[in-house]
Amino acid sequence: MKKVGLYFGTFNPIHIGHLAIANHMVEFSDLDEVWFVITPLSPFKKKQSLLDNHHRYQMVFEAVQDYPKLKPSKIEFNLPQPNYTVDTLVHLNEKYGEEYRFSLIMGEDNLKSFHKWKNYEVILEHHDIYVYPRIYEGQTGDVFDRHPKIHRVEAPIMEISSTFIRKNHKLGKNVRPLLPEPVWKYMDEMHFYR
Ligand SMILES: Nc1ncnc2c1ncn2[C@@H]1O[C@H](COP(=O)(O)OP(=O)(O)OP(=O)(O)O)[C@@H](O)[C@H]1O
Ligand SMILES: O=C(O)c1ccc[n+]([C@@H]2O[C@H](COP(=O)([O-])O)[C@@H](O)[C@H]2O)c1
Repeated sequence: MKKVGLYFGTFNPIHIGHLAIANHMVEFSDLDEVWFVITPLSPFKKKQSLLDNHHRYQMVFEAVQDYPKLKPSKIEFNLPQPNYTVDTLVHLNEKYGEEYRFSLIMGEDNLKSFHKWKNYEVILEHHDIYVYPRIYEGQTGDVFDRHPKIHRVEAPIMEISSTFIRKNHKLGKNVRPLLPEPVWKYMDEMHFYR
């Protein structure tokens, strides 16, 4: 059975930090593939300046086209919003459970608030979590530090954010090196975040 790491996010837009993490996971852990799950609406986020699902999907699609082990996923597009990860995992298991074993990929910062996710205990009961380092305030709880289902992967730290890209692109700053080239082209041609 293939091991798939699910990388959930709004990807508004996908940037080189996301791509470097996903690629690192697939090259340096036992995961066979990483799927970018484009979330229509994250439970903890506002819809403000959020591009349409299909545009965010298209940018992920273009970013990973030369990376055979990285795939975009629209699985959440037809699920109720906001999108709770536990519900998406049930859906994925029903659809692909015979073929793939699903794990989650998340940064240390997200692990810190993981206990606030809907039914996080259920997620941990059925899935492994691959955690990469991130700069953040505070500490993760001890429970998660030694949890047998939580695996740490020493991926590089890339402190770039989509918010920074959107904001500075709007101000006319050059943010091109922070985006995979086809994403930059698409974003520029479509006049996104202006
Ligand atoms: N530079 C980065 N390095 C590692 N992980 C990141 C980085 N930027 C975002 N992430 C993580 O990747 C996942 C997907 O990112 P998402 O698009 O939802 O957030 P974001 O880049 O922080 O966007 P925004 O700035 O719009 O809130 C999230 O779990 C987020 O914490
Ligand atoms: O299921 C939940 O309760 C839940 C709460 C917060 C975040 N998530 C997932 O984690 C992803 C990244 O979260 P965020 O807030 O860093 O964008 C988001 O796109 C969701 O898929 C999921």
